[in-house]
Amino acid sequence: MAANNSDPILDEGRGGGVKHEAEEAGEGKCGGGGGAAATQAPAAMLPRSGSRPQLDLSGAAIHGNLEDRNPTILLPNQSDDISHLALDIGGSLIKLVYFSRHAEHSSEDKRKLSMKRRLGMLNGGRRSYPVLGGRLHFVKFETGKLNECLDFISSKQLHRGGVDSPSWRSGAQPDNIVIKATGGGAFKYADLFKERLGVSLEKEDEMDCLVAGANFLLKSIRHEAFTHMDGQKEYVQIDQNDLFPFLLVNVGSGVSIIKVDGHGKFQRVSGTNVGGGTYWGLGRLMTKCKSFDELLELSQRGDNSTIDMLVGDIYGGLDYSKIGLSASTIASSFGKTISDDKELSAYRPEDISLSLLRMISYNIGQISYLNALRYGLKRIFFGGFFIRGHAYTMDTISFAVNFWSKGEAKAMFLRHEGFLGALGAFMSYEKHGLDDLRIHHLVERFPMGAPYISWMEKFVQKGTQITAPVPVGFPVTTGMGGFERPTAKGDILRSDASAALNVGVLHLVPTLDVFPLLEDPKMYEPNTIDLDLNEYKYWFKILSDHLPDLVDKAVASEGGTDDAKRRGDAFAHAFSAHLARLMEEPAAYGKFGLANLLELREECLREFQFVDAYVSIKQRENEASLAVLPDLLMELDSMNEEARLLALIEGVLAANIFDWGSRACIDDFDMFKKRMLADKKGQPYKRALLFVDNSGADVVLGMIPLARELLRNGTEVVLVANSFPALNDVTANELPGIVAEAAKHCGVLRKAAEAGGLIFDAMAGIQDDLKDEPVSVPLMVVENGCGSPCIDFRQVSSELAAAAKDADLLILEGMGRSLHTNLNARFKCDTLKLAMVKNQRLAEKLFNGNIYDCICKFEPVHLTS
Ligand SMILES: Nc1ncnc2c1ncn2[C@@H]1O[C@H](COP(=O)(O)OP(=O)(O)OP(=O)(O)O)[C@@H](O)[C@H]1O
Ligand SMILES: CC(C)(CO)[C@@H](O)C(=O)NCCC(=O)O
Ligand SMILES: [Mn+2]
Repeated sequence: MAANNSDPILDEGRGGGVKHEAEEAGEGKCGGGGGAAATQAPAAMLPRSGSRPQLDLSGAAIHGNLEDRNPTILLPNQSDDISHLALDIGGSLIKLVYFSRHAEHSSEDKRKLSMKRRLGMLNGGRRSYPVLGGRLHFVKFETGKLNECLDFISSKQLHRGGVDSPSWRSGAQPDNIVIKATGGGAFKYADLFKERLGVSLEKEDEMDCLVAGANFLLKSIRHEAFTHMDGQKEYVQIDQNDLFPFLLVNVGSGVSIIKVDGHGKFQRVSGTNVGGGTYWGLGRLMTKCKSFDELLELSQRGDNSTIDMLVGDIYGGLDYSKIGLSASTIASSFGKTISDDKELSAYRPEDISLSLLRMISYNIGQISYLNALRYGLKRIFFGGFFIRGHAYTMDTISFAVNFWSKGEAKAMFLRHEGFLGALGAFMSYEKHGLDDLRIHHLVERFPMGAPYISWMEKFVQKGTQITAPVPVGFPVTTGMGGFERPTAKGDILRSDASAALNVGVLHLVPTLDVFPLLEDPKMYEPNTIDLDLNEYKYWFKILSDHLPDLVDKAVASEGGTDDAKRRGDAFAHAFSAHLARLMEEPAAYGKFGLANLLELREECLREFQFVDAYVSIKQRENEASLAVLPDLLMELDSMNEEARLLALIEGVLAANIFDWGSRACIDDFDMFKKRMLADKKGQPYKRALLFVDNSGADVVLGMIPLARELLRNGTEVVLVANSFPALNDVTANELPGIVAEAAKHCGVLRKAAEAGGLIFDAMAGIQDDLKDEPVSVPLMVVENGCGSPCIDFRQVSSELAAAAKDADLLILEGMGRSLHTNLNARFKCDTLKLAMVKNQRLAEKLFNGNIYDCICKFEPVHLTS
């Protein structure tokens, strides 16, 4: 039986039911060869229809080199060969935004070229994308430590990045480099930059930059803005057509208040000199704190009632209810200190810090509200590093805005809070095409590796040790009314290292597109289940439990060298740190679903240069499955059409979902059969997109035979596979080889693969007897643009988007793509979702079912609308 062989993470690795568990034992000792027999394990556990050939993989051995990997995949995170840099040098902090272009992706191999030609994507060789693919990084330094910043720039040669890139900085000579800079320091330190780095700073207006940065973020980043009330963070979906006008309040050292009416249309309507510099400056003088974070952290243990004069202090414990003031309302910040005859040293630094923080935050909230009122604005976005993602600060500002506006105005915060100006300066480079970027061109990732690690290694001397943002306790939220007299001081303050994790690296991928067959892209949500804290706990455990095994595999895949071990260690640290961070605050990285979580892990692996942790396992499974394919095809061909279709679907699901006890949670097989067989005569599907999942039995004995059946019916088939490795998922680069092998056993596949450009001359002459067969419909392979076990249809490869245009059938296979994501997704054409639920919890949650139940969900288009 063709097993929908298990995914080592998405499946519950229990009771020997999952191959990779069993496989582990054999792997290290016998070089990975002997363990493959375990692939049979899930099938053995399952009731099965005896009609399918059994997988006997016991004789399978690895051919080729363990080290072999697909040469055409280049990491998206590899070399930084072109950089671009912009600065915002403020009174307190220097903010850097820099761009690194990765080396050209996988070379245009034959498959890709032929696919592009077929899909009409080669428009005379002209570049169809105005924007270069690459990554945007965000880094900050204290202005007082300008030298560190200069070292960083020079160590990464960020200022020279343009030399290799004529399109980005035409004619720039090394001694004539111009870097965009904003903030007061662009004026103050221009000479120093010239002296130390030989670059000229081109000054951009600070307010222009703040507005450009805010507009860009609100337009292009999906989960950028959020509200923060009573300790609750909620992301706000911004309607692009209803963004302006708004009030932008940038809380840096000082505060600028700007009314924004459109792109480049704004007015600085007010400001206040009581800002972040005031809190840090006064706080430092009064508490002897050595850093801003130390001061902020102190506030969390403070009690401001020892410092602030409350209404009750004045009114003998009574409310002044006539004007709506309760006894616990602060009547006068720091007012209590006048009545005591005490020295500064008699007050607790904790209390001082909290009073100060509250006073300044509240004041900023109140002034902002008054300005919003002045112009009739309902939305106020707060940026600047004073906010620092700190719960108490945000709650206090929100409280002030909410209280004074009686709920009319809303305070919102930005994840890239302090980087507005620097981003704006970055955007001011002409002709870089950033304006053309759409939301689906940007993928945010949260690495802890380069450049972060290398930066730490170089300058902080921490070696490979990563400061993990491990939570130190449970978050305490600020309760309603807490502002009158705060009892809880807000969230745990995270180390700067982990706070830096809040903002990921923005990958600019101009080749991504929205999948054109999504019924309603605006309403589409890939994740089936919201990750609340309970879900996080569950996944945290699964992913943590699996981590040592994954690290072993990853290290082995790189030859087990010392370097690989070091990287494996670093990967484990980094990924654990991310998990801990998310456990502490599930919304830390924006709205984060399981798809994002799994992607994060893959991205972490790539960040530490693990190209493909499962490469040898995948090869082994493919070879073993290909060995039994001929028998399977023969058996299938001996069946009648109806039995064959059933066997094929069963093969994909790896279970007899109809009469062997394993229940079908959703069973639309009959409907699908009717469409395929009864309705077929008049109208077979024109083109089917088959989204494949795992290597081995899954693709070889499940999806390829199904593809073959469709081809036979005259349906063009496009196999859609991952662009980058993720666990044991088959990739688009591996598929043509697998199809070519399978085609050796089958004329239908061979003709179709030839027609689809998957098989070239190398295969010619193997089966001359096919010459007389009619020209086949093509079998093609496209990459999906992802490197994750799940798929987000808002961001797929342009190749897939092009292939989708003529498709009238989608088949999504496997847990990641059809259960964890897209179970509820609606498409503009008939869709078949096939998956075995290899996770008890999910089976219960989604279907009230059991582990190893199956779904066969057919959604014909006329029924879905
Ligand atoms: N690590 C830090 N060191 C110093 N200040 C910090 C730090 N983290 C947060 N802050 C706070 O952020 C403020 C600076 O914010 P931001 O970088 O947005 O302003 P700036 O650009 O330096 O100032 P301005 O725009 O007024 O010139 C500081 O005054 C302080 O309140
Ligand atoms: C002077 C700037 C613009 C420098 O970033 C900022 O610190 C600020 O807006 N300060 C407040 C000045 C005022 O409007 O009173
Ligand atoms: Mn600033």
